[in-house]
Amino acid sequence: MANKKGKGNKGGKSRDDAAWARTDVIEREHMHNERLEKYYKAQNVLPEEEWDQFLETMRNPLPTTFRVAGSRQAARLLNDTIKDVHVPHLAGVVFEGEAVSPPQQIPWYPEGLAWQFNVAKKVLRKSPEFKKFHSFLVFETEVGNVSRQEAVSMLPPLFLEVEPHHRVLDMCAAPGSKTAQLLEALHAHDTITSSSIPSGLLIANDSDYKRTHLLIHQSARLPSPALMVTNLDASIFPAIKIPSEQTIFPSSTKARVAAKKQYQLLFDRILCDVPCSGDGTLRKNPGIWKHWSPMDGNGLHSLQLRILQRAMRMLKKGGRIVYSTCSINPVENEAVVAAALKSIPGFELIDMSNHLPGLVLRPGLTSWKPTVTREINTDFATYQDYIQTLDESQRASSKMLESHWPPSAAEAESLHLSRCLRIYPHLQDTGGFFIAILQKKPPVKAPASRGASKDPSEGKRTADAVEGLDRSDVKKAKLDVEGEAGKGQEADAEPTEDADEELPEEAMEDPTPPMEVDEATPAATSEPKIRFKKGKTAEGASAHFKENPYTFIAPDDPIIKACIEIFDLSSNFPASNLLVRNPAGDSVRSLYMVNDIVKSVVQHNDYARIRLMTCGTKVFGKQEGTEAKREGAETHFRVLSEGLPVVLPYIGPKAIVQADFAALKIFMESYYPLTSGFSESFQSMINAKANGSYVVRFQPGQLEGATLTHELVLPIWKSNVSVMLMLDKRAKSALSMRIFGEDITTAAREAAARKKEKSEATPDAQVDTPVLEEDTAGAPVDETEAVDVPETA
Ligand SMILES: C[S@@+](CC[C@H](N)C(=O)[O-])C[C@H]1O[C@@H](n2cnc3c(N)ncnc32)[C@H](O)[C@@H]1O
Repeated sequence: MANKKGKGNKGGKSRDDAAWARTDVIEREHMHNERLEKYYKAQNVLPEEEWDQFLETMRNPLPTTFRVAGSRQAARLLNDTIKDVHVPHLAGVVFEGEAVSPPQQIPWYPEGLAWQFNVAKKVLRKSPEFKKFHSFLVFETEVGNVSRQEAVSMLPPLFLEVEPHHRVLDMCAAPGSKTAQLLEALHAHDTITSSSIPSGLLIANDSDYKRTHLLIHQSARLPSPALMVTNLDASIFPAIKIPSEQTIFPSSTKARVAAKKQYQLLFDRILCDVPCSGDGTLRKNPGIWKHWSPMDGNGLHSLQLRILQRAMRMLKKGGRIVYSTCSINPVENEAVVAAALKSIPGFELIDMSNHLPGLVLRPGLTSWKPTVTREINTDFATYQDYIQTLDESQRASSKMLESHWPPSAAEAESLHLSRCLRIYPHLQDTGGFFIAILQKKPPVKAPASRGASKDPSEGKRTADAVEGLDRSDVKKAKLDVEGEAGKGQEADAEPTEDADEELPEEAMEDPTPPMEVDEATPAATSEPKIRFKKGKTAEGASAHFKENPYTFIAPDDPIIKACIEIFDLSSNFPASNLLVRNPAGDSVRSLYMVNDIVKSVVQHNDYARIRLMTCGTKVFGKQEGTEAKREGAETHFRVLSEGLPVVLPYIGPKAIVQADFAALKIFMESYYPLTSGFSESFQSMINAKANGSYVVRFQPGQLEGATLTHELVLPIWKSNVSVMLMLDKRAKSALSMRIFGEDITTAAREAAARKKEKSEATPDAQVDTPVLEEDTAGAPVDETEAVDVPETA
């Protein structure tokens, strides 16, 4: 998040400054906090000899860090541009007599896709080389190719190792910088021009309604049919229902009854990047020096624990949870992990300390001393010692829980708490951070004989797992059917190792949030214990959810048929995975596409119960411009630029036009270029087509010193005498900057003219420059959506 301007920030600093370099809210000499120092000294977080360096680093501004985002192939290409064009250009820059270092790759980030640099804001504003690099980054950030993100915040998704088939839950996801990384991992098989449709799923959730919009905006940068965004309290995240994938007909002689049961979707990977006191972000948010209190961490501990426990209940066997905070307080970190592991068996911390070579880490703490007061009283060695000092009447209302205290040394050892990972600011010039990687123990390999297993059900589950999911699913469903007829088979209906969990009856009638969790029983049951707020019913609670529902439209719906016709879509186009956002499925403006698992979730879960904010990606939009009407094109849909990579593999030759690099330049330089301005071959191709939406494949080439290194595929709209690139103007500018090294678009020329006019009229006025904000960049504006078909030029 960008820093807020504080009182110390005496007038006149532009947002640009704030975005790129720390805007101090307090002077350096005030960067002290006795309580903080006393508390952390008592925790022994660091050896004595590192203490001063640690505090000193905390007072220094953070270097600027960013990550090249997007699908792997596209990211590599952009990264090469940074490495081979920008960095050499920035090497050797001298500003006011001092050498300025160019950006450097962060050593531990895979494929060198993350960068850091440390330059004063006036260098960014005044050095021509850095100014140009800055503009490049601003544009690329706006279109989602670059993510300005703290280095340590990039870590949790790397430890999750998400693969395209994984079912992933990001429990506390907003504003979404880590969600973007998880999405990229799901889309690891995308190519430069087309998106894969991963078989996996990512549910990105946040309990803060407003922040879910930031999340939606952020994740729109990598549109995905595998994404769902929900707005739920993670500590009581409801069971997501999915049907069994098999339909069993138990006997050919009996009536053919489908044995379809509901299962709870279990996840392969869960990120718990929980709300925390954030003292690891002191370098970015120096205001924390003034306000830090240990009671923040003490107060958050219980929520953090409940969120982690809920995640553990929703994880598949062999699955992985990353629990992370940007706090260095053990009460928010190791204490939470220890309590969670003690409360729910079958999990272990895994040692991934060597996962990212080059990353300097410290092991987790095995002991700590919670303070029971704001003024740091760490005298109580155990919870019992503390609670006995309180009157009986005060005990029940005490905010301190047993889990604030460390386990015994032997327990800490057996829980392997030292496998947690700690990052301190002075180790590699970053923020402070904490990560724990928990695994639900994988299925045990089948023993030679079942008799060897102590737990009778364990041997059975193992055998199922070894024989494979399909087989075990079939068996389970079959047993369910027999159970209905013959009873007494409950034990055999145990969920299999790898399968989703069959839902108990209560979960089928799952109540709807908002709900309160009974804190006294954090993990005793498989579902959190819930009670409704006074006077609220499940229906009442859902009624507060005002988003539109999603409705699938039949593959033979006239709109879908029209799209199939216009875009020459191949027979394997997943037409049954298209949906619209309204209850009746009519008055369609946009068609969204989801993958199979998202479709299944949407179809089997009430959208208000799971507070579904958005899902899938928009692929087609209705063209509603005046010219479209004049041309009788009101039934026309156009392919949207964000959805194009998803539908491109299905688009047939009838809807595709080939063009060269020179044509791209013409499209860039004008809003509505006349068809007659293009090469003869392009003219003859486009003139032979009816007015409407097409896709252009621009071939690589060279032109006046600029190079198009790879094929580029973009949507256009053909009118009577002109053609238009259907790209919003920021995306167009970013593309121009990347390919031509400057912004040659009409919008840029017009903006430059306006700026000149303004500065001539009021020579002393400060002119706004574009801003690169961290994580929460920009307001959600979909300009492509707003584009009307132009009047013919
Ligand atoms: C540390 S931030 C998450 C940052 C995010 N993972 C990212 O990388 O951009 C914690 C988030 O948790 C959310 N939050 C707080 N309480 C929550 C709860 N009970 N359930 C879900 N989200 C919660 C906050 O709104 C906040 O967005």
